[in-house]
Amino acid sequence: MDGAREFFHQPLETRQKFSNLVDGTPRHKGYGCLLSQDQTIDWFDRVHLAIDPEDERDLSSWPHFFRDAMLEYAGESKKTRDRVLRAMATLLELEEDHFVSKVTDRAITFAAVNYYPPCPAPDRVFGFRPHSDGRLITFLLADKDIGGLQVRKDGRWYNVPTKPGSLLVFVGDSLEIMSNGAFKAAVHRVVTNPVKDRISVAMFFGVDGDTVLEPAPALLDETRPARYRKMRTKEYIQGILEHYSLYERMIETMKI
Ligand SMILES: O=C(O)CCC(=O)C(=O)O
Ligand SMILES: [Fe+2]
Repeated sequence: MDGAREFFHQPLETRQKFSNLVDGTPRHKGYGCLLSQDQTIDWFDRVHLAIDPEDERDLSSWPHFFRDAMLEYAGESKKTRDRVLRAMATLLELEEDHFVSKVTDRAITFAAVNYYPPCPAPDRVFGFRPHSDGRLITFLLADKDIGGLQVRKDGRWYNVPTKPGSLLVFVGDSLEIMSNGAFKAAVHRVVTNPVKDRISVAMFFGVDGDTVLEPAPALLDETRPARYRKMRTKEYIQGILEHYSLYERMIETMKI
């Protein structure tokens, strides 16, 4: 967290040394937001880091302000990911390794280090607009003492309390589909703060791009039909980006 804050307090010139632009085109790696032309901007700044697959991890492009801490955190959090996925499979009476076995060595893990500067018009702009994360699960570390994260339940928004040292786990769209809706992806947003800046670190754990997202066959029978159609992860994630700029959710298009 401290390293992340130090990075975002650097002059733009320093931050841009880690830019996500290659020949002027933003990639899903590096410093800077992915903006399509018709997209309105959320009030935040971010760095994306590709963690897995390992051959796509390019440590030399990671800001040195938090490189070592992030690498250690990524390794530890993957162990926790597997424990959480096993517990979730057990809850559904699936084989314990049902979800973990989908996380192959080509599975995608990436981290986002988010920075929300103080915002002069907090009632007019989101830090991060309402969305659910697309992958299996997300671990979120949020800045201590600074609220702003909210989750939606039954159409109402609730503040997520910030507790030092706590790890927040979000279910993502991929796990909602694979669990046939038994687990629901958490819709969340960040509201801006007029005075304080805020940091968060999100670790997104997914399957690999070629894996077909579909409800686990063991959860289906005549009385419990599939509630989501199938789609390759790659296409699903592309669909999320397109729907996101329109303030829509891709998962709604998957429901049968
Ligand atoms: O900053 C936060 O608390 C949430 C960030 C988030 O939702 C995301 O990176 O997907
Ligand atoms: Fe999110």
